[in-house]
Amino acid sequence: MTMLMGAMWPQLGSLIGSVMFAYAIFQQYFPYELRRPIQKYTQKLFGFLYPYIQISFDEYSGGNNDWRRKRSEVYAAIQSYLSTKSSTEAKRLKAQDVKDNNSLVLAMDDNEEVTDEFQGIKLWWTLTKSAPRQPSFSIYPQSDEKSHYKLTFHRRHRDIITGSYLDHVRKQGKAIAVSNRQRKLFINNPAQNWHYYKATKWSHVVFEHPATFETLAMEPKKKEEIVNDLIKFSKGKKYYAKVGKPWKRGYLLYGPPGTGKSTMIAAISNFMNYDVYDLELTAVKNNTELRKLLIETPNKAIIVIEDIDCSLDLTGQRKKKDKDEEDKEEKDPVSKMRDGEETKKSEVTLSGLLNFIDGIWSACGGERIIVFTTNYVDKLDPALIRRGRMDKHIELSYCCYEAFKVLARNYLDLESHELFGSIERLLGETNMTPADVAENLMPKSDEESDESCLKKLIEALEAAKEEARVKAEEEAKIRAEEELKLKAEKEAKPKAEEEAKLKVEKEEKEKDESAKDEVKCTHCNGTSTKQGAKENGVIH
Ligand SMILES: Nc1ncnc2c1ncn2[C@@H]1O[C@H](COP(=O)(O)OP(=O)(O)OP(=O)(O)O)[C@@H](O)[C@H]1O
Ligand SMILES: [Mg+2]
Repeated sequence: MTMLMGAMWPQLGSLIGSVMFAYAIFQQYFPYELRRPIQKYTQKLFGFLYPYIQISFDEYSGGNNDWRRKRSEVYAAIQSYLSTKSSTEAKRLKAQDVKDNNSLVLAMDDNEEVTDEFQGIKLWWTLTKSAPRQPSFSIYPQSDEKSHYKLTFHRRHRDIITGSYLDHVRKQGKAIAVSNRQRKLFINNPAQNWHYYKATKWSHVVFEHPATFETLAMEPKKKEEIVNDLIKFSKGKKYYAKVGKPWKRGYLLYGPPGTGKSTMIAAISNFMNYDVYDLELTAVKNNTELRKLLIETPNKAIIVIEDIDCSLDLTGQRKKKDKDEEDKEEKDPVSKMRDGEETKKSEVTLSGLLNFIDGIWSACGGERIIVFTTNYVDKLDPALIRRGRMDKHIELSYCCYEAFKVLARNYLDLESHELFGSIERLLGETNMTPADVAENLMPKSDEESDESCLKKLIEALEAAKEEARVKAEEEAKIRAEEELKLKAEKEAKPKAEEEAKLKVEKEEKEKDESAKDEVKCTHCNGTSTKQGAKENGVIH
C-alpha cells in the first residue's frame, strides 16, 4: 500500500503541473471572446458536479481602511449560536469569555468545521481567517486580518436556508449571547493609542457593581417612575420607529455630591442589562474622534458623561488669558466648552457634544441611553439639556425619611425601630446626603449594635443641624452687617453732597474777593494786579 502511494505521488504531481500549464496557456493565448463562453461552461459543469452553495459572513462590515467598520451583529450571533454546537463537535476549541468567573464559553477555532441540522437538512459551518493582501512587517498582530464564517448547503435547500434557517440562527444566537453575557464597563482610550494593537477605541473591565433599584435610596414614587420609564424604553423599538425618532433616551442626573447619581447609573445598568460606556471627554481630541467613539458603541449601551459641567475643564491646557477672563470662567465652567478651539489637547466643542447626542450620527444603532451627571444643573447650557437631548431630568437630593428607610433596610436589616421617629423629625429639619447617612448607619465592628448605629446617625444629624444653625446665624450676621453698611452709605450720601455744595460756594466766594483786589493801572492797561505790577517793575 505504502509502495503504491509512493508511486502515485510523482504521477499526481505531474498531473497538477500539466493542468496548471494548460490553464496558463489558456489564459495567455485564447482570445477573450473565446475564453468567456469556455469559462461559463466550465462553471456550469463545476456547478453540476458540485451542487453546493456557500455563504460567507464577515466579522466586520465596511472595508479594511474604513474607520466606520463595525463588528457585524450577524457574525456575533452566529458565533454565539455555534458556541453550543462546537463545544460538542469541534476538536479544536477556543475558550472565549468567562461568565461569572465560573464557566467557560467555548467557540470553534479557526478552520474548524461544525455540522448543523435544520428541518432534516444538513449544513456545514467553517470559520476561516484570511490574511491581508499586502504583507506588512509589524510586531503587532494584523489588525486587518479578516475572519468569516462560511455556511455550505445543497442548492436545493436555498430558500429554507436563506429564509427561516438564518433567521433561526440570528434569534438563537442573540438569546444565547444574552444568557452568556457578562456586563462590561468601558472607558475610551486616548486617541493616540487607537492605531496600536487591535485599534480599539474602548477598553473594558467586567462590570460588577451591586447597586440595584431596590438598594437605591430615594422616594418610592420617583423610583417607580424611573423604572417604568426604563421598561417603556426597552420595549419601545416599534414605537420609536413609528414616531420617527432614533431609539435612544437621555437622562440628566443632578444633585449635590453623594446623593447617588453614580449609584443610579449602576442600578440602571443592572436593571436593563446594558454595558456602561464611561466617556472621558478630556481624553477625546476633537469632535471627529467623539463621533468615531459614538459609532463604536453597540446597542444596549449606557453612554455616561459624569460631571458634565467640568468635563472640559482642561486645567493647564489653555492659553494664558486675562485675569478677568479667567475669573469669569471660574464662576461659569460651562462657558469653557464654547471655545474648544482654544484648548491645546481637547478641541471638543459644545456643538460637537450636541451633535454627539442627537446629530444624524447618533441614529447609527439604537437602544442607547445617554446619561449626564452634574452637581450644578443651573450652569449647564440650556441647549445641552433641552428635552429631546436629555429627555428626563432626575434630581437626586438630600436624604428624606423614605430614603433613610431603604438605607436602614440595606445596612442594618431594620424595618422599624423606636428611634426612627426622631430620625424622621431630624431629617425634616436638616440636610444630609444619603452617602453620609449610609456611612453613619454602617456598623464599624461586629460588636456595634443596630441601636448604636441609629444613635450615631442621630448624633450626626443633630451635629449637622447645629452646624447649619451656626452657619445660618453667621450668614444672617454678615447680611445684617452688609445692610447696616448700605444704610450708613445711604445716609452719608446727602451729607457728602451738602459738604461738596458748601465747598463750591466757599471757593466761589474766595474768587470774588480776590477779584475785588484787582486795581486798574495805566501802564499795563489796567489788567495787572498790585502784586503783578510790583513784580514787573511798574510803579503806580
Ligand atoms: N441614593 C442612594 N442610595 C443608596 N446609596 C447611596 C445613595 N446615594 C449615595 N449613596 C452611597 O454613597 C456613595 C456615594 O454615592 P454616589 O457616588 O452615587 O454619589 P454621586 O451623587 O455620584 O456623587 P458625586 O456627585 O460626587 O459624583 C455610594 O457608594 C453609595 O453607597
Ligand atoms: Mg458620581
